[in-house]
Amino acid sequence: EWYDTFTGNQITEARVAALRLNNLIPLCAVEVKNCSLDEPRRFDYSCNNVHYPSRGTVMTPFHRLLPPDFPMDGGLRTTKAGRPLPNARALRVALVPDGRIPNKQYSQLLTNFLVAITGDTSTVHDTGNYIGWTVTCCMPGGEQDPRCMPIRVPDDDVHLRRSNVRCLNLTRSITYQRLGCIPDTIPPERVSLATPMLDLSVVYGTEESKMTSTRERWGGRLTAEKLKGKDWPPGNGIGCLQNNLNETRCHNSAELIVNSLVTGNMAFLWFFRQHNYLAEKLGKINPCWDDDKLFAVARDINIAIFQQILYYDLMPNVVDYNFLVKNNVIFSDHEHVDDYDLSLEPLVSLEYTVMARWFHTLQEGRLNLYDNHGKILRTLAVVDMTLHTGALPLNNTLEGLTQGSFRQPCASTDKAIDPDMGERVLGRLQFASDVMSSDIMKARDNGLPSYNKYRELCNLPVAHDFEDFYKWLPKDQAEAFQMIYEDVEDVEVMAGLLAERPMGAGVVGPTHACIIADQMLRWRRADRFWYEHSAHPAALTPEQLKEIRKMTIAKVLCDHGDSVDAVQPNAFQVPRPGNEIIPCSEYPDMDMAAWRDVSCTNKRGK
Ligand code: HEM
Repeated sequence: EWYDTFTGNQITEARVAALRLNNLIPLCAVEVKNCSLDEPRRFDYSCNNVHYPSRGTVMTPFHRLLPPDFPMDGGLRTTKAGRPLPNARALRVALVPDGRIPNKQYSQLLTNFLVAITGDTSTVHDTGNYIGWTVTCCMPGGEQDPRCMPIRVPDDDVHLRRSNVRCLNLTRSITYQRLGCIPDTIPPERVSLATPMLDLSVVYGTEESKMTSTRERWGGRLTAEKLKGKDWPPGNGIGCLQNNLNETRCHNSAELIVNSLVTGNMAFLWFFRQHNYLAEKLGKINPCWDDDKLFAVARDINIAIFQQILYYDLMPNVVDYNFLVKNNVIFSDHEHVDDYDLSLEPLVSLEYTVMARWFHTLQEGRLNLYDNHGKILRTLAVVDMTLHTGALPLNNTLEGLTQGSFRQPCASTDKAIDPDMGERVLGRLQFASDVMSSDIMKARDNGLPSYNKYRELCNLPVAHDFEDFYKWLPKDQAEAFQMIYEDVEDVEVMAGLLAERPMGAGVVGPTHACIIADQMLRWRRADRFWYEHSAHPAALTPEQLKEIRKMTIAKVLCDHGDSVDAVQPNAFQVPRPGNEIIPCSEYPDMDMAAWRDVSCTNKRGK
């Protein structure tokens, strides 16, 4: 049976034949196998949610929390009066000027793991588009090209006025309409190439065939090479465009996205290694298990640890803990959480993905490399490390960056963006590039409605006039809105997020917290195989769940980080009194006996 990727409706053989003729499979249509509730795990993503068999596959649409706000002509959102919204670069510089202010509380690791979520649930093809394929957006005629939305740099730009840069490259998102899957009468809907659930698809791939290609085929392992005693994926991958001549390594893993941002690259390596570590331990206690069984269970445990760390270790630093508990996103006890909802589609909201770009304000541009005693050895620019995996194994770079990830603060939320992120985020790949101006533009490109509309959705007070903003936003931000926008309904959601004060003990404000909590609920409730659910064939037993709950990012760093012998318990926060660096020997191991298969002992005994 064939289904339309965007609508999820079943389609006829004739339509399939027409799509096949135009090479539009699997972009527009997916073939769905019969799934059963007895399916023990999620190798085939389309079996994640049997209720929506066509969704949850590689080519998944995003879902929207609010209907899109687009003009009829397919252009970008306009003001209430029908005029273009303010210039994105001018808006960015007014709201978030370039600046370097270290965060007092959070470490780089916080940003590394937020990137890891993005890598797992989103794709970078839209950026690849203007770097690699549609490179003419800043050339004459570019502005009129429907594939383009270049950002004009005002002549009085505070940073670029002395340069001759007057345009920053940017393309519009690739949509199902552009691919020819759905008619233009439906508002543009962006394509994603990632699996939507938190399933470590960066380690295991987005399709079963990719996963199969990464397996070593013995001991349940992923194919690995040993470097300085640690596992690495094969180093003959492609696309590490910023590698220098002597730097040849590029991960050849299931998804080449792992080579992109260095911060995500490190998180990928730790979970890649953890798979083989788990497979080996399982093999020792269950010698009768074959390669397939070892692989499947190691993968389940690895994903469970990833989900546990994101929900209970990372997110309470990002979103106020009390808010998360109050909204049943996380729980203060440690039982199974049985809230799988068959009627929820396993999808990521477009709002979550676009708003996750707000975290760019937290990104520190200078990565300090430390030794194990906390001495800074040297510094690298994060933007020069993108697609630059070859540098990691040389000159103790990975060791130094790993130490830096938990010792160095990330950037402060104090309304500034690191100059490298704001002026040359794509390193050598573009002459000038400003990630936050792109973030503002992409929210327009994806038709996100106004800040007010999202406040309403989140049951927060809405602004009836500009005076209202002074009640919830810092005075200078409310003033900036009044100067920049004509009407309160024109104020964009990205601008609102940039202006909001953090809520409670988290880093994000109330609107952002609401969008993240909504997505976290969907990630759990729409995922049949979620580690806390007890009603699927490969569910964790209470004893196994107890072991998973012991895991923290500190323990993962100790086990799989390069040269880590000590780390603070909350590694998402910088070391300080009450969160001192302690030896790795103080972190308990998971007791793998919880996975002992008595049938192996019986077989041996016979
Ligand atoms: C704080 C950690 C970070 C988070 C949470 C984050 C998150 C995101 C998200 C969610 C997107 C949009 C993905 C999509 O639409 O599918 C994005 C885009 C992007 N990010 Fe980040 N990112 C982070 C750090 C970085 C760093 C360190 C760099 C560069 C060194 C970077 C460069 C970019 C670029 C160039 C884009 C695409 C811009 C565009 O073409 O529109 N990000 N990021």
